[in-house]
Amino acid sequence: MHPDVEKLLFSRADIDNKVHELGSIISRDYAGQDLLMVGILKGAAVFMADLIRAISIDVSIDFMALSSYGASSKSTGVVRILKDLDKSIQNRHVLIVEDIVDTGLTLTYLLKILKARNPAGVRICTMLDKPSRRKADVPVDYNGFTIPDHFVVGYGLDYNEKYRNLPEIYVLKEEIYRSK
Ligand SMILES: O=P(O)(O)OC[C@H]1O[C@H](OP(=O)(O)OP(=O)(O)O)[C@H](O)[C@@H]1O
Ligand SMILES: Nc1nc2[nH]cnc2c(=O)[nH]1
Repeated sequence: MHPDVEKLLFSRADIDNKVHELGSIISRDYAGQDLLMVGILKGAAVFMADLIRAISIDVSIDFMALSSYGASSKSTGVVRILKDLDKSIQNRHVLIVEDIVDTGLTLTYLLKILKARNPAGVRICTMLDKPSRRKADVPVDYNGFTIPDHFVVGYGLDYNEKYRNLPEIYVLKEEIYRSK
């Protein structure tokens, strides 16, 4: 285990099983539809790469990169689009892919932006859901695991851009993020 982590939360096998379960459900739900999966950089990149390979129907992919906007953004959830979608989503079925939903502010804002572009529908798929810290009620359609209020890293999730490469999901030692 990495010396900065407290404990293992989800192993490779836990993650693989869950990704395949989600992939089957999504493939069934979107059968016969024009599905566009949108990964939110950078955290969701690893989950996205696994999830699309667990999807058995035709699917297109794109990515967005968002950045918190100014000092007040932590409470308002206002985000700036650093990288937008390549094409119009009008009349398409959009599935947003996230690594974690925490306060829900980021997704609430993003949902508003994407719905204004007149897609056929927008749903949310997240690997992790941390409902205890929710500030905005965001509709999570597909969830991998619900977790308690711990700071987790690995499988794409970072702390100060570190630990994204860890293949499993861990709780970070408190002393690591308290010391900064
Ligand atoms: O529900 P919220 O409280 O809004 O938090 C969730 C957001 O925070 C994380 O992204 P982050 O801004 O850390 O960027 P990253 O994906 O590049 O690590 C995560 O990927 C979500 O996008
Ligand atoms: N890496 C990481 N990012 C988050 N953003 C919101 N909660 C978390 C978390 O537990 N870990």
